[in-house]
Amino acid sequence: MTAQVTTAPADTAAASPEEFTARLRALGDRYHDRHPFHVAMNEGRLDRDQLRRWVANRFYYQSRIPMKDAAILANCPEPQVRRVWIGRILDHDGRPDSPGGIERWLRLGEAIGVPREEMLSERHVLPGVRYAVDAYVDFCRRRPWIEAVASSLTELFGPGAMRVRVARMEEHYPWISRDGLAYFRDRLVQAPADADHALSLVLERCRTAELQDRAVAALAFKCDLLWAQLDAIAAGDTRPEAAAR
Ligand SMILES: O=C(O)c1cc(C(=O)O)c2c(n1)C(=O)C(=O)c1cc(C(=O)O)[nH]c1-2
Repeated sequence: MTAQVTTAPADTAAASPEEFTARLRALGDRYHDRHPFHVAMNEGRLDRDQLRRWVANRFYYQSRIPMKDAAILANCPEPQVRRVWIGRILDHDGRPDSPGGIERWLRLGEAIGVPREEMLSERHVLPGVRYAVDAYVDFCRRRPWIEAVASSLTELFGPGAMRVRVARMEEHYPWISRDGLAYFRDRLVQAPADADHALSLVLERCRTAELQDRAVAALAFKCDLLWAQLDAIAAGDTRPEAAAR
């Protein structure tokens, strides 16, 4: 879990696209599907309170994704990149004829037993989750847009993890309605297309060793953030009752 990301000296040769892609993909070892909380989820070892805590806290992540994508748009001066990237915001916020990922996550929450008002109120959001997610939005606001694009490449690993999650949830938590799991079925279509686009941008724009190192560092940062988010969810609310209110 402690892979170091070092920056190449200025005269270091850039890696080939294949080598660079392999470096990015190697970070899959640090992806949050290996977190003990996700392992327990997939093995059917979580109780309803733990699942409710997960879904209410992950809603905070989902709710901030369009804001980080808007930050990427705001920092990107290229219309042809923005024209494609803007679709991500609509995938989450919805279109006139389709509800979008945020609404689908609210339905997943309801299927797991968290009323939508509770998710929208953010009152179950743990401090560690808020810090981790806000750090992602902040990173995408402050860093060059191509580094922010690289940080989205956890989506290279997402579909594999989601496919397992949906199958295990249907198996171990049959009380969650199939409709509730629609969120993941949609992401299984959207995420690979998003990851392909992001990867082609990163390969095309990061053509020096230094830029490639920065892209790898951005993806490592994102893996750590997803891990920290789950650490916080796994620990639950450690505050004395009065402080948690
Ligand atoms: O449930 C998951 O494991 C998971 C992981 C990730 C990810 O790898 O960041 C995303 C999502 N879900 C997701 O639903 C989603 O919309 C999403 C957008 C992004 C991103 O960084 O742009 N990651 C993810």
